[in-house]
Amino acid sequence: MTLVVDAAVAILRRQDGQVLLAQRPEGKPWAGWWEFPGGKIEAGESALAALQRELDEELGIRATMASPWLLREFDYPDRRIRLHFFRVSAWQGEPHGREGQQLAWQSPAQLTVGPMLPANAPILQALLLPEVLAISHIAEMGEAAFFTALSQSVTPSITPSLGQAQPFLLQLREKQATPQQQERWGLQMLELTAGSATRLVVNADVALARRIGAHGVHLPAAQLMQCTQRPVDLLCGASCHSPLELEHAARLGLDYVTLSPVQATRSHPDAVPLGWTTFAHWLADYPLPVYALGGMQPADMQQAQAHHAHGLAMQRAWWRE
Ligand SMILES: Nc1nc2c([nH]c(=O)n2[C@@H]2O[C@H](COP(=O)(O)OP(=O)(O)OP(=O)(O)O)[C@@H](O)[C@H]2O)c(=O)[nH]1
Ligand SMILES: [Mg+2]
Repeated sequence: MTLVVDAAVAILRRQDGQVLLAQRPEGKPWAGWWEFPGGKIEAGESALAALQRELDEELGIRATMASPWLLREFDYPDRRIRLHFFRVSAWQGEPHGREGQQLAWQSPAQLTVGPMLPANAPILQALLLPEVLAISHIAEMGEAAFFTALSQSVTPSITPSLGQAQPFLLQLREKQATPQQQERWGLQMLELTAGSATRLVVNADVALARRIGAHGVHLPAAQLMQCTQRPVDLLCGASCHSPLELEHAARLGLDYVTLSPVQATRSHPDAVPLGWTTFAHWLADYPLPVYALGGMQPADMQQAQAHHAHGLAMQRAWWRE
């Protein structure tokens, strides 16, 4: 039987977006390789308690804000390792290498230290995903109002509830529009967001995404379930509403999913809301970043992240900001 080891791992993130990496010290397996701080969960210990203990032992800090994020499994030659990742956004004390290890604050987009432990590559990708997925709302707002709102969103200062201005992932989703309209709007979105960190994903239409040079595609649930291989040249996300869909998305190795509806929403009045308890329960061991969707407001961010969400997907509430 394979040896299974559980570890609690911390993504310490500063206001400027940099995350803390540590170099594994001499004498440990994989010495010299870089990792996120953390360590093995002891028998009878919760993942969060292990996280707090390891942060004290390795860095001499105490996390004051930690939310469960992803669970990634990885097979090393001698063991299967289950990494319980937490995002830590506030702590007491100044991190210092208490075990003689080197530390480095790094931008996930551009590491200057390495190599990273092999299990961590998908984590860096996930860290690059913005915390907001904004869904287009042209059908209801009208073209002019929507593009005005979009151009305001890509400039700073429009997201006060999230602290500093943040990039977001933008989804072109206009089910009633003709292909020509969608193409025109998609191009307009790319033009307006060029030069910002905003990335565009196109709902359902992989060919359109490639034709206009969008960054990715977002698969509706039915399309997700038909899909046997993800596109590798595009960012790829999907809509999920059940454990079965979540599992399929994980098997395909998608970049993210949405899980909905968390709460009652005007766009899907008949759907039964999941509520935060079921939401968190379904995501307890989930490996992909998940956006909470359905009746979400920017002010729900903390609540969502406390329940395993990567961030929030919003339509109406985002453009009203
Ligand atoms: N801390 C940490 N461990 C990781 C990462 N990625 C990854 O595969 N691992 C693996 O997860 C396990 C974590 O255990 P660790 O070596 O940190 O254990 P520890 O702090 O309890 O120290 P110990 O070696 O004294 O028991 C190791 O097998 C390590 O290779 C990561 O980013 N951070
Ligand atoms: Mg450790």
